[in-house]
Amino acid sequence: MTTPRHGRRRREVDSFRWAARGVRAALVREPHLRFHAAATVVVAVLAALVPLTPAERAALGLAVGLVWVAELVNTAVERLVDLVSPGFDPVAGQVKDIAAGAVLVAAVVAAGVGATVLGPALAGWVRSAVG
Ligand SMILES: Nc1ncnc2c1ncn2[C@@H]1O[C@H](COP(=O)(O)OP(=O)(O)OP(=O)(O)O)[C@@H](O)[C@H]1O
Repeated sequence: MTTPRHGRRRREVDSFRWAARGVRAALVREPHLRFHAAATVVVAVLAALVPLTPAERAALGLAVGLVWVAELVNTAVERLVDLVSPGFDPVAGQVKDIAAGAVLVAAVVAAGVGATVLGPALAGWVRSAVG
């Protein structure tokens, strides 16, 4: 028997599946996203190796997540623009440029957070490993 509660849970599971399918589709389509996936693994490994405070780990996680969100939204915008405006249109071009600008801003912020948090920690880790 399907109760209203079961129905709601089923819809939540379906929504999660569709969202995961969206991430997979973007990963297949976008080389940039695959680069971010590789960068995420590198950052996760580095963050596991060097001593960091919980706040520093949170900052790194937020920075990585920001880039993923920006890249996924940018991919969705590109797809939508291609759908509604397959021909050349200056506004369509501007929409894509602005969405790409969001990725650029997120990537610059993430690079800054990564250098600030991981730079000194990695330098200290290398010094203690060498000396
Ligand atoms: N329909 C269009 N009309 C006008 N200019 C466009 C249009 N589509 C793309 N452009 C311009 O070309 C640039 C690159 O577009 P493109 O669709 O190749 O984006 P991309 O970020 O390289 O996407 P992809 O990851 O699919 O290669 C856009 O940022 C925009 O300036």
